Amino acid sequence: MIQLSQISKTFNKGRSNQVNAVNGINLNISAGEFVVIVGSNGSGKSTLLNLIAGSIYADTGSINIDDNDVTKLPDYKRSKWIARVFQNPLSGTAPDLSIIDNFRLAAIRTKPKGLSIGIDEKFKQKVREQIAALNMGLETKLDQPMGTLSGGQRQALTLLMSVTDTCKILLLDEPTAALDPRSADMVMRTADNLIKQFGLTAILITHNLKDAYNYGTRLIQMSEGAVIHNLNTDEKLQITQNVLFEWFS
Ligand SMILES: Nc1ncnc2c1ncn2[C@@H]1O[C@H](COP(=O)(O)OP(=O)(O)OP(=O)(O)O)[C@@H](O)[C@H]1O
Repeated sequence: MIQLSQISKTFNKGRSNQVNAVNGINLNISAGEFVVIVGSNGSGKSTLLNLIAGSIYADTGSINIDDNDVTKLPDYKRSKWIARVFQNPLSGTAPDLSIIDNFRLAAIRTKPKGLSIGIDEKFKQKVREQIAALNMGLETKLDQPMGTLSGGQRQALTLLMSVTDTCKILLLDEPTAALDPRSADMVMRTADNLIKQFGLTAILITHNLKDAYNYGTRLIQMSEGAVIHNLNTDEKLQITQNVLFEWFS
C-alpha cells in the first residue's frame, strides 16, 4: 500500500542549521497494516509522516501509494486516500460549527467539485449511528457547536470524520498527547476499531509506551532519521515491555 524507497529530507541545506531529518528510508507497508512509530524527539517521525502525506516533498527517493507514484503529488491530491489526525484536538474541526455541519464539511472534502451534500435526514441518521457507536452520548447533540466539546470528544469525532469513503490510509501524529489518560484510552480504542472496521492502513506516532505495546501490527523505532528497529507482529510479541521501555529511555 505504501512504498518508500531511499527517502531523504534535509532542512536548511547548506546552512549552519542544516538538519538531516530523514536519511534514506526504505519501508514497505502492506494494506491493512497498523504501524506504530516510536523514537526520541527530533528522530524524524513527523517528517516521515509529512513526506507520506505530501505536505513536504522528499529531496531524494520515491513514494508509491496504492501503486501510484505520488512522489511529486501535492497533499491535497493525496488527501482522497489519506486522512490525518494531529495532536491538537482543536485542529481538524471548525469550533463554531455544529457537529453535524463538521461532518458535512468532512464529507464534501473528498467529493468531486460541484457536488453538494445537504443535511437531509438520511445523512443525519448515518452520522447519528456512527457517533452512537462511540458510546459517548453525543448522538443526541448533533446541533451542538464542536468547540463546546471536550478534547477527547473532539478527537474521537475527528477520527470518525476523517475516515471517509475513499480513505485508505490513516496517519495519526500523537493524537492523544494532549488528552487525559481516560480520554486518551477512548481515542486509541476508537482509532483501533476504525482501522479494523474499514481495513485501513494506519501509521501512529506515539510517545506512549503502553500504546506502542498494545496497538499495531508492526513496531518501528526511528533514530536520527533512520529506521533502527522494524518488528512485525510475531517479532513484537517476543519483546517485553522492559525492552520497549529501554527504547524509550
Ligand atoms: N520545517 C522544518 N524546518 C527545519 N527543521 C525542521 C523542520 N521540521 C522538522 N525539522 C527538524 O527535523 C528534525 C526531525 O524533526 P521531526 O519533527 O520529524 O522529529 P520527531 O521525531 O517527530 O520529533 P518529536 O517526537 O519531538 O515530535 C528535528 O531536528 C527538527 O527540528
